[in-house]
Amino acid sequence: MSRASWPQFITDVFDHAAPVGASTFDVKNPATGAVLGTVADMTAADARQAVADARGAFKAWSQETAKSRTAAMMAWHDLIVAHVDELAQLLTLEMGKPLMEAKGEILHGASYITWFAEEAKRLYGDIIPTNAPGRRLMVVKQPIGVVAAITPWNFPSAMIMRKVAPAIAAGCTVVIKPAEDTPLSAVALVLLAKRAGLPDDVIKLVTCSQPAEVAKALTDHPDVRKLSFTGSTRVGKLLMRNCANTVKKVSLELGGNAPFIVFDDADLDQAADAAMLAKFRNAGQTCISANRFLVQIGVYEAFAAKLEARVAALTLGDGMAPETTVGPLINDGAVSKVESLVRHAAACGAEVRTGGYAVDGQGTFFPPTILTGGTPDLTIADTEIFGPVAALYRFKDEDEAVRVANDTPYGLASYVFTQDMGRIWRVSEALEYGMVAVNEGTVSSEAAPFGGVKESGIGREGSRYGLDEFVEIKYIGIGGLNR
Ligand SMILES: O=CCCCC(=O)O
Repeated sequence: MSRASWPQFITDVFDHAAPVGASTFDVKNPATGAVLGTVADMTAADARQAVADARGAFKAWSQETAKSRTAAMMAWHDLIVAHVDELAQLLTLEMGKPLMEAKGEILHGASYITWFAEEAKRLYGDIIPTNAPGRRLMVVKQPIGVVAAITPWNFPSAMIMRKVAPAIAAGCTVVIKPAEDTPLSAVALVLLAKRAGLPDDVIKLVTCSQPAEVAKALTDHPDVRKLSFTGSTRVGKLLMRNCANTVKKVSLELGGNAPFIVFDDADLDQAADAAMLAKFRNAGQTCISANRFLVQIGVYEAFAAKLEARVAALTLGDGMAPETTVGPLINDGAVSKVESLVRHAAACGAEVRTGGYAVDGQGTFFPPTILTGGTPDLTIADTEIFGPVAALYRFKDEDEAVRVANDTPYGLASYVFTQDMGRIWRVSEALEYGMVAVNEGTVSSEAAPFGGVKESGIGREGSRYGLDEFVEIKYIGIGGLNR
């Protein structure tokens, strides 16, 4: 799409992204390497100013009635849905995923806004049965204050909505720092919030090319009372350490190493269809992507063949092309990392059934790949691949599957395929993961608590549990009522 033919809304986003006189940095299209446009390159000082502005807006916003916050959020939601096509184009242009997936991401993100707009009205407290005569014990839930939302490039739109919606529903104000690869989706969402009539400074945006400096300013700031971060475990640990200085509440959605376990009694077509979603959605660049396919010996070859047939039907290409089902990876570094994992696995004896090596030429393309014959001690089995590579491993029995699946410091999503109800319960309960998908290929929904255990994170997003992340519980005890 040439710049001249962009819809008016996309032109508006570019105008807002780089105000006249601002220092800027370039945003590139990973499918072509071309510069899409420029965005304001904000600094630590800008981040501190954004926090001050959000702090200034907090009192009025937190004192709005839930009904009025709900109405403002619904107006934002409706504008997002009205602009879904342009938002999806922008997302695909800056991030690379196929247009249909981008559209799905926008609508998925918007579902968190309606969910939390509705939940805002149900942020109930409690009356606790008294423990002494003449005394009453009450609990109220209060918004925590200014929230820093640090969001990733792989879901540049949905992760903003998933964090901002519960925060503002609870009465918090938010400073967003989007990933430097994908700031345009953030600019677009904040522009729509303004057009929807959300009060100034309730949502602030700090786009920047130096994420460490800005993230430090946000996590150092005493007026930021909560950090909500989605990204790598390495960065999550750094941010958590920094938050310790001012004892902030943190929600961390970090890395994963999802096992995808296929038992002998599974419906193999169902498992193979789900595998396509769990592995190849977003070119495998998802924290819940299946990372290790553990397949029981008796169905190993049959499952591999079904997967191979489905992979053969995928089309790698520019996400803007209607036939594309797998887009580019985010940048050159991602391609090198994925390729070196595959080369190492092949050198250790794994068979590359299809794909395997980076595509020469323009863009950052890596083909859908299947590896068989590997063992769980390979580097690729304990590294989050973040690319379209399905590595299959054999197991003998249920105990072995659970042991291998849990043999990782991560614990985000896991997938289990079996028809046996007893096994569904046993394995689901034994897996050390925050989420278990049984006989399906995704876990993400506004109605369900998304999050991990172990080094995959702390806290939950979505569902009624997601709202609790943005409130403080205050206990009020009233005594002397019998005098
Ligand atoms: O990569 C992690 C972001 C969450 C993606 C999802 O909700 O499916």
